[in-house]
Amino acid sequence: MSRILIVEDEAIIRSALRRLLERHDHTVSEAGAVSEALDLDPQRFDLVISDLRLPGDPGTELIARAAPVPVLIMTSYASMRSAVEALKLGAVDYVAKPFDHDELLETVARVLHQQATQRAEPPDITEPGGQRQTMIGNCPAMQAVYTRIRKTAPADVTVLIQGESGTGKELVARAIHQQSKRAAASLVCVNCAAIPETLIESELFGHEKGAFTGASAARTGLVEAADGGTLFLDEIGELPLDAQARLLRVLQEGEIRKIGSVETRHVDVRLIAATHRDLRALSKTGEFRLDLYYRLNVMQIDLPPLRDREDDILEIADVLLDKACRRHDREGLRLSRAARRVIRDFPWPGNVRELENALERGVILAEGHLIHPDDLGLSPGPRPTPAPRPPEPPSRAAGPTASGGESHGEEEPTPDEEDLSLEDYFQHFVLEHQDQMSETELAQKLGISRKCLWERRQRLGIPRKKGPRRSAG
Ligand SMILES: Nc1ncnc2c1ncn2[C@@H]1O[C@H](COP(=O)(O)OP(=O)(O)OP(=O)(O)O)[C@@H](O)[C@H]1O
Repeated sequence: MSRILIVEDEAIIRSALRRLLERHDHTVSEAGAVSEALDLDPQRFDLVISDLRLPGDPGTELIARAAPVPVLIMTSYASMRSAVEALKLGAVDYVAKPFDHDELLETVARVLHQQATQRAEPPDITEPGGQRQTMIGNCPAMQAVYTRIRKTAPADVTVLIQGESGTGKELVARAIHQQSKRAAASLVCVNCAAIPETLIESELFGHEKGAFTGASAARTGLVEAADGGTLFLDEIGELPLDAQARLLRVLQEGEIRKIGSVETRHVDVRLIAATHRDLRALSKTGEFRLDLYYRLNVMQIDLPPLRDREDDILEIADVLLDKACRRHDREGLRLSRAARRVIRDFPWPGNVRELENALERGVILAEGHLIHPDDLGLSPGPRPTPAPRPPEPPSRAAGPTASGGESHGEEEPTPDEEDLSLEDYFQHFVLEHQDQMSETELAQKLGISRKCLWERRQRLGIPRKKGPRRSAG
């Protein structure tokens, strides 16, 4: 038996709902407005069912006031817009009025069950190679993510995923696509930071033959390739302004125009965008279009950094270790107690991806049945910046970023310190030349890919400065 608070200004609907719920053994209280509901202390209940439109404040006002008690919103305006708005504000779900009794009871039972077990199931995801994987972790923030995925996937709206590098943004995009009506069509994933800025427009939107030097044949863009399916644009904050304008047109009009073409073509694409940057802040400095930000941010999913998922870290480590052991035919390897401590306390700036890499190193380097801290090859915490040293040849900077990690002695230079000096060199080189060179030129000089340059910039906290960009076409 659960305690349910109904907030509805129409007395007939309120009493009908009361009778329905009481017949199913719930204890019901009633209120005709948000202010009356607050007088009854909504946090005493197991569930609040509230109409959206009420005299005075709207029902969504109760979401924060009742938390952690879930609020189920009723709306006679069964438009996706008001339902999506309510979900965005944190409503647990919505029901459209007039509601079907069975459907309402089913929703109430599901919400109450979910609340009682406090566990949202992590989604299963099929990787491009066909392997299946489940998102790992059950901390409250990840449970909120799983719930958001489940609710957002069928709604066919644009989604903005926010989170640091390596937190699982692509995994979430895949889960949404695979739980959506578009699951049978393609999911096209593009990392906007990994494509040279001079090419990004033609990659995304395609071009006609002769549209610019080197366009020897017409080409279909990735947006068109996703027609009927989903387009995942990772690191959308890196998209040049010209490309942002074209993307806005796709979202507003459902139309695409190739570079060098006067004709437009209709496309039906669901967009999922991801970023580790604050797009609203970027829009204040003119680096990101505010109108595009609003178009993208219909639903937002925030992924927590691994360091804030203390309860999850060791669980994730165990599952990833298991996988790495199988990949390297070293089943039975375990983490030593000290290694578990290091893993739990490390700040993981590269998040799950960095943990995955550290465990892989551990599996490869471990001598016996136990993986020790040194096998993980983790750099010690932040150190004071070493004195400037003569630059080394650029090709060295292309070397591995993670060390084999033999020992962390204080006196002897360690492989970590060797890496740090490469990173010093990298940082020095980038800061000195970034105003004169494009990202492509910088990457070429350093002997690394543009994606790798971008990743290192994020890791070292020297993101690319935005300036006027050249555009293709
Ligand atoms: N919750 C999770 N459970 C299992 N694996 C995860 C989880 N989160 C991330 N990973 C793994 O971590 C790696 C990085 O994930 P993903 O590429 O989705 O991150 P991202 O946020 O998109 O990173 P980037 O912004 O750098 O592209 C992948 O190998 C992914 O499988």
